[in-house]
Amino acid sequence: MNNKKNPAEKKYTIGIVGVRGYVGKELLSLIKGHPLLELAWVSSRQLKGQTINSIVDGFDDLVVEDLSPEQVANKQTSIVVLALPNGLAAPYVNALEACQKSGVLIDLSADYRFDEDWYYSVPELDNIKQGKISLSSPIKISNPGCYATAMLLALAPIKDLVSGRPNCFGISGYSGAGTKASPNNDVERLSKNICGYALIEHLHEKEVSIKLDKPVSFSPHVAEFFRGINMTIQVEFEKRITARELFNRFNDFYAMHPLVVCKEEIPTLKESINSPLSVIGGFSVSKDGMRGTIISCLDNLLKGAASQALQNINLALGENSTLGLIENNELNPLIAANERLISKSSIEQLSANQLTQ
Ligand SMILES: NC(=O)C1=CN([C@@H]2O[C@H](COP(=O)(O)OP(=O)(O)OC[C@H]3O[C@@H](n4cnc5c(N)ncnc54)[C@H](OP(=O)(O)O)[C@@H]3O)[C@@H](O)[C@H]2O)C=CC1
Ligand SMILES: CC(=O)N[C@@H](CCC(=O)OP(=O)(O)O)C(=O)O
Repeated sequence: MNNKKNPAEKKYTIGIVGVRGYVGKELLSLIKGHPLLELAWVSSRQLKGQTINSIVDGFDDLVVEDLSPEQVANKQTSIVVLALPNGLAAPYVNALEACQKSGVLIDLSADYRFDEDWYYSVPELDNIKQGKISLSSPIKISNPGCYATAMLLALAPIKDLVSGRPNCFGISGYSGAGTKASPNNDVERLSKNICGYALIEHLHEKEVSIKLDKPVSFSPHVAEFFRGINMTIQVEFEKRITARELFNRFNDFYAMHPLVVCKEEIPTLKESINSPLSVIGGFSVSKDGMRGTIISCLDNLLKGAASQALQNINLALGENSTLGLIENNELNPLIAANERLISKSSIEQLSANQLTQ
């Protein structure tokens, strides 16, 4: 079934639980720039009664509510986004399943990432088939974790070449730790500092090992900058490879995916933040051709959370995954200026059209 809507048609309604959070706020900005989404309601306990313009401009006088799971389900919204801390989604999911028979439910937390009833989707890797989702039955999407997205995008293209256990060293901005006070968002502690934590068996180590079907080692760190993840990944290869071959493999793998930029140079954090892009590069190989290092950068709040959620919502609605992201110049003027992205975007648009014809 093709659910595509003409932009002139009525929009899909969308509601957010957890709008006060860092990810909730990013979602608001993205929804504002999306041609098919209409914000219907938002929920936060602390912001209850305030107009949404106090968080992000441009939504008239929509007032923030503090909604129980049952009240959320009674709204009968096309798309419900849960942007709550881990461990809190179940009552909302249960209420929605009991009451709402159609639409899209997307959870940003880690609560359903290992649940086979849910789609787990990095859109460039695990495809919710474009244009194949029926809105007459609910679709449940568990959005991948931020570090996990950075690792998966950098390892999927070379999974068959890698021997042993890739070693992933990640540094995140402190927004990764959410708004609730913790050592990982304590700006005094982080000042002029880099702090390692959960150095073994972090949840995202498990997430990547399962989704990639290959064990990885992951050591997270947090630093004093607000947003962004730099993931440096070292791998050993089954057989000799050159840096050029490695780069070509990534470039070919993501040729149809405008939000993944592959470059030979070493990417830096600033190239990905405030944008829905993942930037992968560095592609360095040892003289014997048996070891390599790659760097994968993204914005934890966007490609690691909110813009990836929007990509998944787009796919569930039968739209091009980049709808409302590439056109949204406010997000990153670099995107508009990047001819390669624009041409990749038209390729993806073409293939999406072919799929839904
Ligand atoms: N930050 C990041 O980089 C990423 C986060 N995620 C995941 O996305 C989700 C949201 O993250 P983030 O925005 O950073 O989190 P925040 O801590 O910034 O925000 C959490 C939101 O949930 C609400 N909330 C907190 N406790 C409760 C509760 N007991 N009942 C109802 N609402 C509650 C808060 O609002 P209020 O207290 O006003 O109700 C707030 O709106 C998390 O699951 C996180 O793991 C995923 C990828 C990246
Ligand atoms: C700096 C920091 O504390 N980061 C968080 C990752 C946030 C996140 O994305 O976690 P989920 O996607 O699994 O919800 C952490 O390491 O737990």
